[in-house]
Amino acid sequence: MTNRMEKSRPSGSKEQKSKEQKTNKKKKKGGRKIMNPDDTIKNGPFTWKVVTLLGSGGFGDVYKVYDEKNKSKQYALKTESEEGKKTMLRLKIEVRIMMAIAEARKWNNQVNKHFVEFIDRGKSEDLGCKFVVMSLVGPSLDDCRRKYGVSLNDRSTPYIVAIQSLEAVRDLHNLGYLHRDIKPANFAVGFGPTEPTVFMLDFGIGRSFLDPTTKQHRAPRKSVKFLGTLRYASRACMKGIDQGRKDDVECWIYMVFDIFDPEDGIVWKCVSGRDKITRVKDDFFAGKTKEAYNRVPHNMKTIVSYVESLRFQSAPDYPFMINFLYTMSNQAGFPINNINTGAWVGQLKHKKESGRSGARSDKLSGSDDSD
Ligand SMILES: Nc1ncnc2c1ncn2[C@@H]1O[C@H](COP(=O)(O)OP(=O)(O)OP(=O)(O)O)[C@@H](O)[C@H]1O
Repeated sequence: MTNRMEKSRPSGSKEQKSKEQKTNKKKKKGGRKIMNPDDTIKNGPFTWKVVTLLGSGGFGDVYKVYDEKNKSKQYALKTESEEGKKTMLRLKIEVRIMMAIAEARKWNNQVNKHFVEFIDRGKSEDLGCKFVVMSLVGPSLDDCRRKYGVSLNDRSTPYIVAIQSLEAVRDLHNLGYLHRDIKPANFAVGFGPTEPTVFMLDFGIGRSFLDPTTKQHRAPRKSVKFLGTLRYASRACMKGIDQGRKDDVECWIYMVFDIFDPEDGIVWKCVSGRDKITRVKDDFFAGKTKEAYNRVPHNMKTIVSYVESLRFQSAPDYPFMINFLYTMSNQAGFPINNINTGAWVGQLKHKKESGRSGARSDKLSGSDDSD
Protein backbone atom coordinates (compact mmCIF):
# COMPACT_ATOMS: atom_id res chain seq x y z
CA MET A 1 0.00 0.00 0.00
CA THR A 2 1.33 3.40 -0.86
CA ASN A 3 1.60 5.96 1.87
CA ARG A 4 1.24 9.38 0.36
CA MET A 5 3.49 10.64 3.03
CA GLU A 6 3.71 14.22 2.14
CA LYS A 7 3.92 16.83 -0.47
CA SER A 8 7.02 18.91 -0.64
CA ARG A 9 8.25 21.85 -2.61
CA PRO A 10 11.46 23.09 -4.10
CA SER A 11 12.88 25.58 -1.64
CA GLY A 12 11.49 29.03 -2.17
CA SER A 13 8.47 28.07 -4.32
CA LYS A 14 5.27 29.17 -2.61
CA GLU A 15 2.95 27.74 -5.27
CA GLN A 16 4.17 24.27 -4.59
CA LYS A 17 3.82 24.55 -0.86
CA SER A 18 1.19 21.95 -0.28
CA LYS A 19 -0.69 20.26 2.48
CA GLU A 20 1.13 17.37 3.99
CA GLN A 21 -0.43 14.20 5.15
CA LYS A 22 1.39 12.79 8.07
CA THR A 23 1.83 9.11 8.48
CA ASN A 24 2.21 7.28 11.74
CA LYS A 25 4.61 4.80 10.13
CA LYS A 26 7.65 7.04 10.52
CA LYS A 27 10.31 6.05 12.98
CA LYS A 28 12.94 8.24 14.55
CA LYS A 29 16.57 7.63 13.75
CA GLY A 30 19.08 9.59 15.80
CA GLY A 31 16.26 12.03 16.52
CA ARG A 32 15.32 12.24 12.85
CA LYS A 33 12.19 11.02 11.17
CA ILE A 34 12.90 8.33 8.63
CA MET A 35 10.88 7.11 5.69
CA ASN A 36 9.68 3.59 5.09
CA PRO A 37 9.49 1.67 1.81
CA ASP A 38 6.66 3.00 -0.39
CA ASP A 39 6.57 6.39 1.33
CA THR A 40 6.60 9.20 -1.19
CA ILE A 41 7.84 12.74 -1.48
CA LYS A 42 6.14 14.83 -4.12
CA ASN A 43 8.24 17.60 -5.59
CA GLY A 44 7.17 19.50 -8.70
CA PRO A 45 6.93 17.02 -11.59
CA PHE A 46 8.44 14.19 -9.51
CA THR A 47 6.92 11.78 -7.04
CA TRP A 48 9.85 10.08 -5.32
CA LYS A 49 8.92 6.70 -3.92
CA VAL A 50 11.16 5.02 -1.35
CA VAL A 51 12.48 1.54 -2.14
CA THR A 52 14.82 1.20 0.80
CA LEU A 53 17.09 3.07 3.19
CA LEU A 54 20.64 2.85 1.82
CA GLY A 55 22.45 4.34 4.77
CA SER A 56 22.57 7.09 7.31
CA GLY A 57 25.14 9.79 7.87
CA GLY A 58 25.59 12.19 10.75
CA PHE A 59 23.13 14.71 9.36
CA GLY A 60 20.70 12.77 7.20
CA ASP A 61 19.77 9.59 5.45
CA VAL A 62 20.15 8.23 1.93
CA TYR A 63 17.30 6.28 0.30
CA LYS A 64 17.01 4.32 -2.90
CA VAL A 65 14.00 5.84 -4.72
CA TYR A 66 12.28 5.97 -8.10
CA ASP A 67 9.98 8.45 -9.75
CA GLU A 68 6.46 7.03 -10.02
CA LYS A 69 6.36 8.00 -13.70
CA ASN A 70 9.35 5.80 -14.54
CA LYS A 71 9.71 2.85 -12.21
CA SER A 72 12.60 1.30 -14.12
CA LYS A 73 15.16 3.94 -13.14
CA GLN A 74 16.30 4.19 -9.54
CA TYR A 75 18.04 7.10 -7.82
CA ALA A 76 19.50 8.06 -4.45
CA LEU A 77 17.65 10.65 -2.33
CA LYS A 78 19.76 12.24 0.38
CA THR A 79 18.13 14.16 3.21
CA GLU A 80 19.56 16.65 5.64
CA SER A 81 17.82 17.44 8.88
CA GLU A 82 16.98 21.10 9.32
CA GLU A 83 17.91 21.01 12.99
CA GLY A 84 21.00 23.06 13.63
CA LYS A 85 21.87 26.04 11.48
CA LYS A 86 25.38 25.18 10.37
CA THR A 87 24.63 21.62 9.38
CA MET A 88 22.11 22.83 6.82
CA LEU A 89 24.94 24.28 4.79
CA ARG A 90 26.19 20.78 4.03
CA LEU A 91 23.45 20.02 1.54
CA LYS A 92 23.68 23.57 0.21
CA ILE A 93 27.35 23.19 -0.68
CA GLU A 94 26.68 19.67 -1.98
CA VAL A 95 24.03 21.01 -4.37
CA ARG A 96 26.27 23.95 -5.35
CA ILE A 97 29.05 21.57 -6.35
CA MET A 98 26.66 19.24 -8.17
CA MET A 99 25.38 22.27 -10.14
CA ALA A 100 28.96 23.25 -11.03
CA ILE A 101 29.52 19.70 -12.28
CA ALA A 102 26.28 19.77 -14.31
CA GLU A 103 27.35 23.09 -15.85
CA ALA A 104 30.79 21.72 -16.77
CA ARG A 105 29.16 18.67 -18.34
CA LYS A 106 27.22 20.87 -20.72
CA TRP A 107 30.54 21.83 -22.33
CA ASN A 108 32.29 18.51 -22.14
CA ASN A 109 30.48 15.30 -21.44
CA GLN A 110 33.69 13.31 -21.18
CA VAL A 111 35.07 15.04 -18.10
CA ASN A 112 33.74 14.60 -14.63
CA LYS A 113 32.77 10.95 -15.14
CA HIS A 114 33.55 10.28 -11.47
CA PHE A 115 30.60 12.31 -10.18
CA VAL A 116 26.96 11.39 -9.75
CA GLU A 117 24.33 13.32 -11.66
CA PHE A 118 22.12 15.95 -10.02
CA ILE A 119 18.42 15.20 -10.60
CA ASP A 120 16.24 17.17 -8.19
CA ARG A 121 16.19 18.99 -4.88
CA GLY A 122 13.53 20.21 -2.51
CA LYS A 123 12.33 20.56 1.00
CA SER A 124 10.03 18.34 3.01
CA GLU A 125 8.07 20.14 5.68
CA ASP A 126 6.82 16.88 7.10
CA LEU A 127 10.24 15.30 7.54
CA GLY A 128 11.79 18.62 8.54
CA CYS A 129 14.56 18.21 6.00
CA LYS A 130 15.96 19.36 2.73
CA PHE A 131 16.79 16.72 0.15
CA VAL A 132 18.70 16.18 -3.05
CA VAL A 133 18.11 13.44 -5.61
CA MET A 134 21.08 12.13 -7.57
CA SER A 135 22.01 9.14 -9.68
CA LEU A 136 22.42 5.87 -7.85
CA VAL A 137 25.82 4.29 -7.37
CA GLY A 138 26.92 1.02 -5.77
CA PRO A 139 28.49 0.50 -2.34
CA SER A 140 31.29 2.69 -1.08
CA LEU A 141 34.86 1.38 -1.22
CA ASP A 142 34.63 0.95 2.53
CA ASP A 143 31.45 -1.12 2.22
CA CYS A 144 32.90 -3.10 -0.72
CA ARG A 145 35.62 -4.31 1.64
CA ARG A 146 33.75 -4.62 4.90
CA LYS A 147 30.22 -5.58 3.89
CA TYR A 148 30.83 -7.43 0.61
CA GLY A 149 34.30 -8.85 1.26
CA VAL A 150 35.73 -7.53 -2.02
CA SER A 151 39.55 -7.36 -1.97
CA LEU A 152 40.48 -3.93 -3.18
CA ASN A 153 44.18 -4.76 -2.79
CA ASP A 154 44.09 -7.53 -5.38
CA ARG A 155 46.41 -7.35 -8.45
CA SER A 156 45.76 -4.18 -10.50
CA THR A 157 42.73 -3.15 -8.40
CA PRO A 158 44.51 -0.86 -5.90
CA TYR A 159 46.24 0.96 -8.77
CA ILE A 160 42.94 1.37 -10.63
CA VAL A 161 41.22 2.66 -7.48
CA ALA A 162 44.15 5.02 -6.83
CA ILE A 163 44.13 6.37 -10.40
CA GLN A 164 40.35 6.77 -10.66
CA SER A 165 40.01 8.41 -7.26
CA LEU A 166 42.85 10.82 -8.08
CA GLU A 167 41.12 11.66 -11.38
CA ALA A 168 38.03 12.52 -9.33
CA VAL A 169 40.08 14.77 -7.02
CA ARG A 170 41.66 16.43 -10.08
CA ASP A 171 38.27 17.03 -11.73
CA LEU A 172 36.83 18.54 -8.55
CA HIS A 173 39.85 20.83 -8.18
CA ASN A 174 39.52 21.85 -11.82
CA LEU A 175 36.01 23.07 -10.95
CA GLY A 176 37.49 25.21 -8.16
CA TYR A 177 36.44 23.09 -5.17
CA LEU A 178 38.16 21.15 -2.42
CA HIS A 179 36.51 18.00 -1.06
CA ARG A 180 38.12 18.00 2.41
CA ASP A 181 36.84 14.54 3.37
CA ILE A 182 38.63 12.12 1.07
CA LYS A 183 38.31 8.57 2.44
CA PRO A 184 37.16 5.12 1.28
CA ALA A 185 33.61 5.75 2.59
CA ASN A 186 33.31 8.72 0.24
CA PHE A 187 34.12 6.85 -2.95
CA ALA A 188 31.79 4.25 -4.40
CA VAL A 189 31.80 1.84 -7.28
CA GLY A 190 29.15 2.36 -9.94
CA PHE A 191 25.83 0.59 -10.01
CA GLY A 192 25.23 -2.11 -12.69
CA PRO A 193 26.89 -1.15 -15.99
CA THR A 194 28.95 1.61 -14.35
CA GLU A 195 30.38 -0.77 -11.72
CA PRO A 196 33.97 -0.34 -13.01
CA THR A 197 33.87 3.42 -12.42
CA VAL A 198 34.87 4.88 -9.08
CA PHE A 199 32.57 7.75 -8.03
CA MET A 200 33.33 10.51 -5.58
CA LEU A 201 30.55 11.12 -3.04
CA ASP A 202 29.60 13.58 -0.33
CA PHE A 203 30.59 17.16 -1.02
CA GLY A 204 29.06 18.16 2.32
CA ILE A 205 32.20 19.84 3.64
CA GLY A 206 33.55 20.89 0.26
CA ARG A 207 34.71 24.46 -0.23
CA SER A 208 35.71 26.68 -3.10
CA PHE A 209 39.40 27.57 -3.01
CA LEU A 210 38.83 30.47 -5.39
CA ASP A 211 37.98 33.99 -4.36
CA PRO A 212 34.42 34.59 -5.66
CA THR A 213 35.31 38.03 -7.04
CA THR A 214 38.82 37.67 -8.43
CA LYS A 215 38.60 33.92 -9.20
CA GLN A 216 42.17 33.71 -7.91
CA HIS A 217 43.25 31.32 -5.18
CA ARG A 218 42.02 32.50 -1.79
CA ALA A 219 44.52 33.62 0.81
CA PRO A 220 44.75 31.24 3.76
CA ARG A 221 42.51 31.95 6.74
CA LYS A 222 44.32 32.46 10.02
CA SER A 223 42.75 29.52 11.78
CA VAL A 224 40.15 26.97 10.86
CA LYS A 225 38.15 24.60 13.00
CA PHE A 226 38.65 20.89 12.43
CA LEU A 227 36.23 19.32 9.94
CA GLY A 228 36.64 15.88 8.52
CA THR A 229 37.71 12.44 9.65
CA LEU A 230 40.67 12.11 12.02
CA ARG A 231 42.06 9.00 10.34
CA TYR A 232 42.23 10.50 6.85
CA ALA A 233 42.46 14.25 7.52
CA SER A 234 45.52 16.12 6.30
CA ARG A 235 48.05 17.38 8.82
CA ALA A 236 47.07 20.99 8.08
CA CYS A 237 43.46 20.14 8.87
CA MET A 238 44.55 18.40 12.08
CA LYS A 239 46.47 21.53 13.08
CA GLY A 240 43.65 23.99 12.29
CA ILE A 241 45.49 25.39 9.25
CA ASP A 242 43.54 26.33 6.14
CA GLN A 243 43.55 23.67 3.44
CA GLY A 244 44.45 23.79 -0.23
CA ARG A 245 44.46 21.24 -3.05
CA LYS A 246 47.58 19.58 -1.60
CA ASP A 247 45.54 18.59 1.47
CA ASP A 248 42.99 16.64 -0.58
CA VAL A 249 45.93 14.87 -2.20
CA GLU A 250 47.44 14.15 1.22
CA CYS A 251 44.14 12.56 2.34
CA TRP A 252 44.10 10.64 -0.94
CA ILE A 253 47.57 9.25 -0.07
CA TYR A 254 46.23 7.98 3.28
CA MET A 255 43.30 6.40 1.47
CA VAL A 256 45.58 4.74 -1.09
CA PHE A 257 47.79 3.29 1.66
CA ASP A 258 44.66 1.97 3.33
CA ILE A 259 43.48 0.39 0.06
CA PHE A 260 46.87 -1.25 -0.62
CA ASP A 261 47.21 -2.47 2.94
CA PRO A 262 44.11 -2.34 5.16
CA GLU A 263 46.17 -3.73 8.05
CA ASP A 264 49.36 -1.65 8.24
CA GLY A 265 48.93 1.01 5.54
CA ILE A 266 47.63 3.52 8.06
CA VAL A 267 50.02 3.29 10.96
CA TRP A 268 47.90 5.50 13.26
CA LYS A 269 44.80 3.28 12.99
CA CYS A 270 45.05 2.33 16.65
CA VAL A 271 46.19 5.73 17.88
CA SER A 272 43.64 8.04 19.44
CA GLY A 273 43.71 11.77 20.01
CA ARG A 274 44.21 14.47 17.43
CA ASP A 275 47.69 15.52 18.58
CA LYS A 276 49.03 11.98 18.76
CA ILE A 277 47.62 11.06 15.33
CA THR A 278 49.12 14.25 13.87
CA ARG A 279 52.54 13.29 15.22
CA VAL A 280 52.38 9.86 13.58
CA LYS A 281 51.29 11.46 10.30
CA ASP A 282 54.31 13.78 10.55
CA ASP A 283 56.50 10.69 11.11
CA PHE A 284 54.91 9.03 8.09
CA PHE A 285 55.88 11.96 5.86
CA ALA A 286 59.35 12.03 7.41
CA GLY A 287 59.79 8.38 6.36
CA LYS A 288 59.94 7.16 9.96
CA THR A 289 57.05 4.69 9.77
CA LYS A 290 58.58 1.83 7.82
CA GLU A 291 55.66 -0.52 8.53
CA ALA A 292 53.43 1.64 6.30
CA TYR A 293 55.33 0.10 3.38
CA ASN A 294 54.90 -3.52 4.50
CA ARG A 295 52.55 -4.15 1.59
CA VAL A 296 52.48 -0.77 -0.15
CA PRO A 297 54.97 -0.65 -3.05
CA HIS A 298 58.09 1.25 -2.05
CA ASN A 299 58.00 3.54 -5.05
CA MET A 300 54.92 5.21 -3.51
CA LYS A 301 57.59 7.15 -1.60
CA THR A 302 58.12 9.22 -4.74
CA ILE A 303 54.49 10.39 -4.65
CA VAL A 304 54.59 10.92 -0.88
CA SER A 305 57.74 13.11 -1.21
CA TYR A 306 56.21 15.02 -4.09
CA VAL A 307 53.03 15.80 -2.10
CA GLU A 308 55.16 16.87 0.85
CA SER A 309 56.81 19.48 -1.39
CA LEU A 310 53.47 21.15 -2.24
CA ARG A 311 52.40 24.43 -0.62
CA PHE A 312 48.99 25.95 0.25
CA GLN A 313 48.33 27.39 -3.21
CA SER A 314 50.21 24.77 -5.26
CA ALA A 315 48.40 23.16 -8.16
CA PRO A 316 49.25 19.46 -7.81
CA ASP A 317 50.73 17.76 -10.87
CA TYR A 318 48.00 15.14 -11.33
CA PRO A 319 49.35 13.75 -14.66
CA PHE A 320 52.71 13.09 -13.01
CA MET A 321 51.08 11.12 -10.17
CA ILE A 322 48.66 9.27 -12.47
CA ASN A 323 51.41 8.29 -14.94
CA PHE A 324 53.58 7.21 -12.03
CA LEU A 325 50.80 4.89 -10.80
CA TYR A 326 50.47 3.34 -14.27
CA THR A 327 54.22 2.71 -14.29
CA MET A 328 54.09 1.26 -10.78
CA SER A 329 51.33 -1.13 -11.80
CA ASN A 330 53.38 -2.23 -14.83
CA GLN A 331 56.48 -2.75 -12.71
CA ALA A 332 54.46 -4.80 -10.22
CA GLY A 333 53.43 -7.10 -13.08
CA PHE A 334 49.84 -5.83 -13.34
CA PRO A 335 49.76 -3.71 -16.48
CA ILE A 336 46.53 -1.77 -16.71
CA ASN A 337 45.16 -2.20 -20.20
CA ASN A 338 41.81 -0.73 -19.39
CA ILE A 339 41.35 1.70 -16.54
CA ASN A 340 37.62 0.99 -16.57
CA THR A 341 37.96 -2.43 -15.10
CA GLY A 342 39.05 -3.96 -11.84
CA ALA A 343 39.02 -7.19 -9.94
CA TRP A 344 35.86 -6.00 -8.16
CA VAL A 345 33.90 -5.81 -11.38
CA GLY A 346 31.00 -8.21 -11.50
CA GLN A 347 31.76 -9.45 -8.00
CA LEU A 348 29.08 -7.40 -6.34
CA LYS A 349 26.32 -9.09 -8.33
CA HIS A 350 27.32 -12.41 -6.82
CA LYS A 351 28.20 -11.23 -3.36
CA LYS A 352 25.73 -10.90 -0.56
CA GLU A 353 26.09 -8.22 2.05
CA SER A 354 27.85 -9.84 4.97
CA GLY A 355 30.11 -8.01 7.42
CA ARG A 356 29.69 -4.82 9.32
CA SER A 357 29.81 -1.40 7.82
CA GLY A 358 32.70 1.01 8.19
CA ALA A 359 33.59 2.55 11.54
CA ARG A 360 32.84 6.26 11.38
CA SER A 361 33.14 7.43 14.92
CA ASP A 362 36.03 9.76 14.28
CA LYS A 363 34.09 12.00 11.95
CA LEU A 364 33.68 15.63 12.92
CA SER A 365 31.60 17.56 10.51
CA GLY A 366 29.58 20.65 9.74
CA SER A 367 30.49 23.62 7.65
CA ASP A 368 32.90 26.47 8.08
CA ASP A 369 31.92 28.10 4.82
CA SER A 370 30.71 31.29 6.39
CA ASP A 371 32.39 33.58 3.94
N1 LIG B 1 24.33 8.43 -4.89
C1 LIG B 1 24.37 7.41 -4.05
N2 LIG B 1 24.02 6.17 -4.47
C2 LIG B 1 24.06 5.11 -3.62
N3 LIG B 1 24.43 5.17 -2.34
C3 LIG B 1 24.78 6.39 -1.86
C4 LIG B 1 24.76 7.55 -2.68
N4 LIG B 1 25.15 8.61 -1.91
C5 LIG B 1 25.40 8.11 -0.69
N5 LIG B 1 25.19 6.79 -0.65
C6 LIG B 1 25.37 5.90 0.50
O1 LIG B 1 24.54 6.34 1.56
C7 LIG B 1 25.18 6.14 2.81
C8 LIG B 1 25.13 7.42 3.62
O2 LIG B 1 25.86 8.41 2.92
P1 LIG B 1 26.15 9.85 3.51
O3 LIG B 1 27.07 10.53 2.57
O4 LIG B 1 24.91 10.53 3.89
O5 LIG B 1 26.76 9.49 4.87
P2 LIG B 1 28.21 9.24 5.35
O6 LIG B 1 29.22 9.80 4.38
O7 LIG B 1 28.30 7.79 5.64
O8 LIG B 1 28.17 10.11 6.67
P3 LIG B 1 28.49 11.64 6.87
O9 LIG B 1 27.77 12.43 5.84
O10 LIG B 1 28.06 11.92 8.25
O11 LIG B 1 29.96 11.68 6.65
C9 LIG B 1 26.58 5.65 2.51
O12 LIG B 1 26.60 4.25 2.65
C10 LIG B 1 26.79 5.99 1.05
O13 LIG B 1 27.65 5.09 0.40
